[in-house]
Amino acid sequence: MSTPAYRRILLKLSGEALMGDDPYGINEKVVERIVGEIAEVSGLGVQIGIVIGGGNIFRGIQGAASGMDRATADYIGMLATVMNAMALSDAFRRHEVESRVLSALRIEQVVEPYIRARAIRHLEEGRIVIFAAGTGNPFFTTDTAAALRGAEIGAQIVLKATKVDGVYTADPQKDPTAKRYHRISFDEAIGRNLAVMDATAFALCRDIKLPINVFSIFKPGALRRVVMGEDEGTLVHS
Ligand SMILES: Nc1ncnc2c1ncn2[C@@H]1O[C@H](COP(=O)(O)OP(=O)(O)O)[C@@H](O)[C@H]1O
Ligand SMILES: O=c1ccn([C@@H]2O[C@H](COP(=O)(O)OP(=O)(O)O)[C@@H](O)[C@H]2O)c(=O)[nH]1
Repeated sequence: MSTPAYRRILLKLSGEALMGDDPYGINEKVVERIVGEIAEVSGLGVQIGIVIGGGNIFRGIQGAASGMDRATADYIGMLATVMNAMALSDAFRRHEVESRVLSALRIEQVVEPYIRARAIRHLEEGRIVIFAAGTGNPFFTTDTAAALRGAEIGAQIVLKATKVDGVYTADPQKDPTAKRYHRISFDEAIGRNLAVMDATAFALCRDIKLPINVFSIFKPGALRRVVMGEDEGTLVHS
């Protein structure tokens, strides 16, 4: 039997992935399916850290656009990721998979605070670690949190699970003629301003030579294929 290509991964799940076709919030059926796929990969012995977004509930930039103070709006966005993290962790519990939520913002009655050594310990024990509240700082995104936590836990790759099945020459949701890259270097992705991931996240991953694989969370089996080192989505490399 073939073995996974990675021992430890950082999976970035966009908040919108949890919403499915709903206009807002958390769709239980979609969460069930995603959790089932992650549990399967965990069962292969892969250590999994997850950074969860919050865009299905609140985005700081939208709050700021309607007149809210940007930093305040971003803290609301970070709290939205905590809600998603708790929903995800509970779905893992229903699958009898152990997980822990570690939050970059301290809300200790609700979830554990993020402590790097503790995160690594949980991973070594085979628990899935869900990193909540992004980086804990306004003006950042959960993509950057994924790059940061990926680096901190020594992940071999960041897997960005999103609505599109890779990095395209332009936003495929706006330009139907856009073509998908099979592989692309960080320099090219940054130079061409490809907005699939924010520039801060790309730059951090480039500097520390942490590759990213962008793939569709809506394609059943895609996560497992990426983890097995099969050709899936787009690899962004140094
Ligand atoms: N060059 C590109 N290649 C692929 N996707 C892109 C590109 N430019 C913009 N996008 C958009 O980036 C989104 C992926 O980022 P994600 O963080 O999951 O979404 P959001 O930023 O809306 O939360 C895709 O849904 C896609 O529409
Ligand atoms: O380090 C961080 C991570 C997130 N956010 C806020 O949390 C919101 C939700 O995160 P994001 O938009 O990255 O979620 P996703 O697009 O993955 O659903 C963002 O809009 C920001 O307002 C933040 O301020 N700092």
